[in-house]
Amino acid sequence: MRRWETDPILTVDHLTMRFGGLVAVNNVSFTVGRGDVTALIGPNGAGKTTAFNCITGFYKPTLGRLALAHEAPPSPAELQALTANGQAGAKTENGALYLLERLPDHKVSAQARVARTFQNIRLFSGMTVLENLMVAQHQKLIRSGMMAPSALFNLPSWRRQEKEGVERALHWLEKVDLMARADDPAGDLPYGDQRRLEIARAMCTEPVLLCLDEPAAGLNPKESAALNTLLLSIRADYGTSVLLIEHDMSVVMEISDHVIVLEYGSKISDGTPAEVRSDPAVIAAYLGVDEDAVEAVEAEVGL
Ligand SMILES: Nc1ncnc2c1ncn2[C@@H]1O[C@H](COP(=O)(O)OP(=O)(O)OP(=O)(O)O)[C@@H](O)[C@H]1O
Repeated sequence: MRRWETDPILTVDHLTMRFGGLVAVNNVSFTVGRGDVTALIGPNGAGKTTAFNCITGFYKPTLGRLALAHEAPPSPAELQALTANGQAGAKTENGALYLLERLPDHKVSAQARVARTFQNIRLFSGMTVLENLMVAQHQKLIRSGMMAPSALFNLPSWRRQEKEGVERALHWLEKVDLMARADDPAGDLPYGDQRRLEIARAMCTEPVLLCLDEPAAGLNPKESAALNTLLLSIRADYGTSVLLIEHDMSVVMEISDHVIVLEYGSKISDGTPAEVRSDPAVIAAYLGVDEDAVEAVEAEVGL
């Protein structure tokens, strides 16, 4: 089932990002299936992080549309109407629809509910593991108006939200197997544990789309296997859509439903892991040889 064709949560159209004269992402279009694990791969400098930064609101794209549909895809007419009216979001027949390129980055996370982790870990290292998960939820409280001065006087409601926040944090601590370290400073955790804590922190904000920038980087094989299990559980148990940049092909091929390949800022392949793995353009990009040469060798060996 190709959910990215039948039920996309994110539709990227003609995404282009220029830095001065350099075109880091060049007219790239793809979709992310609802509930899928989607991997964005490609050689160094291919434009993966730049595309990611556009989706998560860190960069405003030079050109392109990034449509995120919370419940189900909008009709073409609804998408067209939102594009034309200049607003950043709308309620459609099928639920909330956002154009991410029009939202400031804090609204991409708080309203559109797109969460991310970074290539370099960005935890509050002096805070405890549990505190890191609580801080992450403040944005959620802001979204619900619970940080407004008037709400602070509405103690029962405030206490209920606070209690739910603690319960959610404990739930994720359990999920990432860090309950025993709840009161330790996050900076004291081994690297692999910090990576899982970052994912737990992102999940505490209850995202519809979780974006992970090289989650397996620097992990040993055991930690990498634990990460795969965690990501598969996020997909199966919470239905959260996951978009990840990853260089580790064992992670990509094992857990992805859909793989998109970039090279020199352009999309060169898009399909299931099996389709992408056998695509001559991808083999050429990774081996650094010309596509015709790969096809010739494949013909010779009968592939
Ligand atoms: N802020 C920036 N200003 C100028 N050029 C940039 C900026 N960010 C990225 N680039 C350039 O854009 C191109 C794409 O970079 P990007 O980091 O998106 O690639 P990548 O596929 O994520 O690479 P890697 O796998 O090495 O992280 C590179 O040539 C990079 O030097």
